[in-house]
Amino acid sequence: MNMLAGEEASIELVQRWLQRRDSDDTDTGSSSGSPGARAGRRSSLALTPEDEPLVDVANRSPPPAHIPNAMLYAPPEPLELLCVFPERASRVCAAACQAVARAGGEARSVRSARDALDALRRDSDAKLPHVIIVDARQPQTLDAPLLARAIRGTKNTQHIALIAIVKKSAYLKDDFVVLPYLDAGFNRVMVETLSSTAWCAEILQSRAAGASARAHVAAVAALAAAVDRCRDLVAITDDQQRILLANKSWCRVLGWRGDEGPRPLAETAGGEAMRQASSGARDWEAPVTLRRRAAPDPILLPCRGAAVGLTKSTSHIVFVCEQTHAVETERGRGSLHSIRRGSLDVRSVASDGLRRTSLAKLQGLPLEAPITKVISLLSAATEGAPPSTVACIERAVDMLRTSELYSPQMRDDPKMRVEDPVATDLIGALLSQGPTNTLSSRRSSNDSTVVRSQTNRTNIKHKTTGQLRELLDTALSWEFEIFRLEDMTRGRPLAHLGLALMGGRFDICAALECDERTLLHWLTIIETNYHSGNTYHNSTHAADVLQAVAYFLEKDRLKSVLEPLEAAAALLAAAAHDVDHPGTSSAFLCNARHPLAVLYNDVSVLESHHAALTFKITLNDNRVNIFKNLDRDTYKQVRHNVIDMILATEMTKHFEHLAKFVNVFYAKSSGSKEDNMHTDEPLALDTTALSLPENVILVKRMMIKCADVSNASRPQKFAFEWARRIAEEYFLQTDEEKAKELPVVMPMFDRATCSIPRSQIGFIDYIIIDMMEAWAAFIDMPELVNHARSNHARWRELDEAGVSTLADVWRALGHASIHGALQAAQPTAEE
Ligand SMILES: Nc1ncnc2c1ncn2[C@@H]1O[C@@H]2COP(=O)(O)O[C@H]2[C@H]1O
Repeated sequence: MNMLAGEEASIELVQRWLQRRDSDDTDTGSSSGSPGARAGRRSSLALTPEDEPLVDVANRSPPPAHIPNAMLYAPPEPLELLCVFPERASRVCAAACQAVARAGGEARSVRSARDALDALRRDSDAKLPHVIIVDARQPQTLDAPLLARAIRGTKNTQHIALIAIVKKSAYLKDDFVVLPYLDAGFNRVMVETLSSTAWCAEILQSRAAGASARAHVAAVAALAAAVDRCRDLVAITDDQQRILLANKSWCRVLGWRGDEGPRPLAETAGGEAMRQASSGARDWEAPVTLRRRAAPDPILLPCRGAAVGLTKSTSHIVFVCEQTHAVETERGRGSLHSIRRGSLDVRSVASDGLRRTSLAKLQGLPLEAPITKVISLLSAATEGAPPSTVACIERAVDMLRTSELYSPQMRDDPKMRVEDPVATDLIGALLSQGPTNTLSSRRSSNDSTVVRSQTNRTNIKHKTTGQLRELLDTALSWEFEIFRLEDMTRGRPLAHLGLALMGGRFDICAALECDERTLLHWLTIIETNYHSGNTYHNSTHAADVLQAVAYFLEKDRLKSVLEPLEAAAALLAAAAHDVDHPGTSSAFLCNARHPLAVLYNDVSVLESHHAALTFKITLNDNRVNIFKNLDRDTYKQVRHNVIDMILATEMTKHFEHLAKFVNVFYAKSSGSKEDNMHTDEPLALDTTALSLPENVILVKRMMIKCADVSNASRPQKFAFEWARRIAEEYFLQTDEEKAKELPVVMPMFDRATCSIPRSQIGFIDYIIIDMMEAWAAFIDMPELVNHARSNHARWRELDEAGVSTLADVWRALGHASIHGALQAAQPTAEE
């Protein structure tokens, strides 16, 4: 059969590749005629794209066309037969079943295509039948070719022998009666018979052929697994050079999804290798250029190829592109091009050059930071310029020389001045890092541990029935009732929502190659490590941020940019981004000389802890380790993404992240882009920059940042409850600071006097609006800005009405508390 020939060819070509690698590693005779000589081969590669490559075009003998017998071992198994006969008491079916019983096997029968497929899907691989007989005599009752196609489309069915039963009259009438059946995936067509002897012979022969096919499939699977785990980029095409198989390294380096159907290799590859492959050469080595999805420059790699076929004609072509150190380094660092954009040094890609990184070599590299170039350009511009221009440029250069380019300084213009003391307190505290610099208010410091004890919540009973199920069905709505979920799950919303979104809608288990049980354990332990005693930074906040990220990921812009693994990393980062938050700020921990502040040198204390603890918890126990099946490179990539996103939630870097995002994705109109942020001119979105990986990182950071503070952009009833919760947490911190005689980070946040409306107006004015405008336009979600504006207007009304403290606010809203009002309006915990 065609399929079998294809499998044998694949085995043979992969096997050949493995043999070649072995001989390459041992063969050190580096004459140009020695195909395996690594040193000789490398030195023959082009040094620049313009240089003519010295290609090894030797047409060596074809690859061996056999599979070692040892690879084809198939353990003996009792015969299993499945009969698909619509007729209840078919005598033909009975004869076949009787024959199987005589041969010591077991037979089952079903009456419809649906039952047959159900049986196959239910069966474990070990229990799959060896032979399936399908009654094709009554096409109006059972469409046998359709069923055969469906069976062949089901996993692990290639080795099952499929037999179609036809009427004798039809068989004798038409020379080609068998063809449509063979095309549909049947292996044999048999004339109806009641002779169990004939059946016995037929079934045993079919089983024997199937056993051989099964052994071949297993061998191919083993070799495909080997290919998938190798570092080099491997692609196998058909004779028309359409890619049939691309290994993980190929997908990762070129930014492929991995589940893309056959596509022409020429869309991706070019260069001498492609010419060699088209020339009909059996075995060749030549450089190949490969285009990457999210990068403008192609990469140039050494490639070895082989044309394979069991007969003289070629059925498959193998391309093995060596993953050079430079490519690995580039991936590891995010982007080599960000340092050397536009000057891809082919030498470093195509040779082992960077493996010998001596200091002398490093000094010779054309490394120059962009800022150095900018300063040189500006300095050159002062020559011959009028004194006023020189003074301006020199001031600009002085500013550029500081390393704090993105540290915010309140603008001089009156519109940007934070005049309200509550807003000043809040924004100042959010944007500053390290211990509070108020010597006068530092009365004493205290080493006491502030991390409150955690409630031990384990054994999540994951029953999502009834109302809870209905609620989770709305998990992708921006009006999602997060507090209702909190009530229904008795304070464990994260695991439930996480499973519904990560396990259900986004199926991150597929991307992470883990099972749902491990994901559930992971969610449960992460949730357990949130402090339920915190009013704001608890697992409901984590669930809320997760929900926002999931909502954003559904937007077309993000769907087209992010790979499934990146989406998975974003969801994981959202769920874990505040794990073990003590309910007090980093500044508080620094002032208190908390062990975490000591550990992280007062820098990004909480975010570093959230990220580090996430991985500690995950790797500590195999039952929760959602990364355990990832290969080293994929794990590194996911880890990098998760850490980067968690660290991006640090508010001291708020303006840095926002400015970078706006600079990259919003086109210049009049004035600078940053100026545009503060004018009423509409921003002109420009997404061409998305082709660079370093810009996609900015998108991921903005996504989690916006999700983290999205509470102010939610409908009013949610926004107000979140405002209550964060204010309560700030008040508790102030209480604790006073009790411990520590510097008070936000003195205005005193329960008795603080104006909640003003704190929210300041928060929306200075943190939310600009960021949400930039993000809302990017993902096309205007409601983010609309809700923020309408909440702002409502807070303004309350402020103007003289409403100030928490108690005032809820009185003004007509409730004892917002949450109380929410609870009164909604059904509570699920029975
Ligand atoms: N509605 C809000 N009002 C005031 N501050 C907020 C609000 N929402 C979030 N924040 C602050 O923004 C911070 C974002 O990072 P964190 O979650 O660590 O801590 C958050 C709070 O300190």
